[in-house]
Amino acid sequence: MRIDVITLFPEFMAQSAALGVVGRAAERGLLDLHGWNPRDYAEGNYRRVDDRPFGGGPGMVMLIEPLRACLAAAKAADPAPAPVIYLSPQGKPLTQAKVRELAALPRMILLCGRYEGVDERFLAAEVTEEISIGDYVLSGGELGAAVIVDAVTRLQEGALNDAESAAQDSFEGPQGLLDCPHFSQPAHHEWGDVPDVLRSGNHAAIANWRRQQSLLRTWLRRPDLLDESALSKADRKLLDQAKAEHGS
Ligand SMILES: NC(=O)c1ccc(NCc2ccccc2)nc1
Repeated sequence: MRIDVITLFPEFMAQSAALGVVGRAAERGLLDLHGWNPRDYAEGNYRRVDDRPFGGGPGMVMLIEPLRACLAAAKAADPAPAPVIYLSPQGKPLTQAKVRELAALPRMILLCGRYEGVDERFLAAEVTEEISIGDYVLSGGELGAAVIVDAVTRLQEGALNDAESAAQDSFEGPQGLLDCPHFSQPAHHEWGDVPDVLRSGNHAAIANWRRQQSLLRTWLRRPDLLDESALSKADRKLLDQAKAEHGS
């Protein structure tokens, strides 16, 4: 997958994509990441990329023309069509379902705003969709872009080996349940023992226990993610049993 990021801080994006799973995926050619700096496309002595907002008020607004030229250069660099995604607090909240949708694309262009944002006329003319990574304000869209780069890259075929499989992630699968608890060595510790079922070697019982824990944890922590009416009979039975044992 090719990802072009329009940002005043391309070095930030390069660093955030150099490590771990994303760095390895880039080395394997699963991710082709390019940074584009609007300042390189700004005219005049001062190469302005921002200016004061009409109507007054604090802060600055990113100007249309440097972004327009920068985006044109990014688009011209590869024939593959790509949505232009703007990271902003006004965007649609990012979900794993959206991540899966984006991960299936051949290419996308991420636009990172700074200051108070971007001239609305550029957004109206060039932006396909706005995405928010959460209900809070950051100094720039770059962290949101890094989140999207990470989330979609780890879903690329071959990015994760079996030990890191994304299949059991939280929010995976049609119900989007939270992940179950995980344990490793030692089996016995002053902070508690590993549940016996996980050491039983009974893979059906282990899968059952993990499913039940995911259902219970989702019900307790994120009931908004759980549509109990859409649960299978087996899942409903597991959840009812877990609720009873949970003494609630
Ligand atoms: N919650 C988010 O995803 C997010 C994205 C960007 C951002 N800051 C840059 C910016 C500020 C105002 C308008 C447009 C972009 N803060 C938070």
